[in-house]
Amino acid sequence: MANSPSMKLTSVQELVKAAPPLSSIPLHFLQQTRIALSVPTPSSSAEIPTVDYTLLASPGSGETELQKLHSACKNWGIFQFACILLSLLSVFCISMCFHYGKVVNHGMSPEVMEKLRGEIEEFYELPLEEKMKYGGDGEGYGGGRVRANGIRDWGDRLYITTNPVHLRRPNLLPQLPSSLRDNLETYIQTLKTLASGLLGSMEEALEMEANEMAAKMDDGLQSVAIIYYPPCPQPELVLGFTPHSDATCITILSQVNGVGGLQAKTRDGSWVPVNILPNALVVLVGDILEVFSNGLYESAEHRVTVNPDKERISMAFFVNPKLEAEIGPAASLVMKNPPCRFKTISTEQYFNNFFGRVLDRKTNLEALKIDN
Ligand SMILES: O=C(O)CCC(=O)C(=O)O
Ligand SMILES: [Fe+2]
Repeated sequence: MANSPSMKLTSVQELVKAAPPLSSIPLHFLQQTRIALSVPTPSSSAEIPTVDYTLLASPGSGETELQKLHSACKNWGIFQFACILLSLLSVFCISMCFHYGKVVNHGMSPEVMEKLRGEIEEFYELPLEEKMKYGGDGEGYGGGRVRANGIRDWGDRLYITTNPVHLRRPNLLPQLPSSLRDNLETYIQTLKTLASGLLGSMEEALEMEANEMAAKMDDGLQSVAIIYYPPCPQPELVLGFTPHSDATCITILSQVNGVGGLQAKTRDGSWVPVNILPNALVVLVGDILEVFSNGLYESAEHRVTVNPDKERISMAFFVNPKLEAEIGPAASLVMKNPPCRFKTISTEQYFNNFFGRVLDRKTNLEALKIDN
């Protein structure tokens, strides 16, 4: 059968491009319930919070913004990381057909972002044989990943380990078209610095002992996923990305071509759209940070819906501890606020376990929980 979940499907994009056009959605993409594409938001409080990085970094107003960061991580596990004033300005300027140069200054130049966007689009336009040069089961290029109940995601991705440098695969980053590779490298290095500052703020907000988390994260495992969600004629029947929390410490996400689709689950169990401000990054608390914080911060469950007409491209930067570090609740937090809620495990063992499981909601954390 052409659509068995056990069969390798290398690219959803190819499936959509094939002639004649799809007359129905292949069976193994079909979700068990219809997906609400535009979720009504009951009130403005259902919008995910925004943390202003300029304020977070400024000595005068840092305290209030630190509290905002703390409550966003506690109550949502997901927030937008933006300069609110500049984002509003950019909306205004775009609507006035006016080019506003340096819109957001999280260290990521809009020029690099714009070039990356073009280069990523070009990458996905390459013939399948070209993309397959980067093909691989875990790392590299591939699509239609099988999730819980054998249901496939409606999306392709290029997944690359970027740090530590000796773990980089010679057939991936070094072999990418040079302009894509160079801009991606700039992007990765900028986010690396941003992540380390943000983790420092989180450590402060959690009132952890200084460096307790940073020491584990220094030169840690990092990777990037560039994800392509093709349009789908019946988007309410499929998901671009199955509901899950990230196995990471934190994830920093950008919506490369401005097309929406990311939804986050609120603590009361409803899905809300993540309406990403222009040039904002989205930060997700991952499962490892939930463990480090002894459950004070909770990883956010999220999913991606697809669009009937437009492709969506996003880029996720995954930030993790180093392989030699142990993942477990910070001793300083357990001491102040017992009991200890999670077991301690090596990072290596944690990821071996994670990659041996099917990604499914927040099940990754179950094995680490201690029943008190
Ligand atoms: O495409 C997105 O917006 C989300 C991707 C995601 O959740 C992931 O890569 O873990
Ligand atoms: Fe995710």
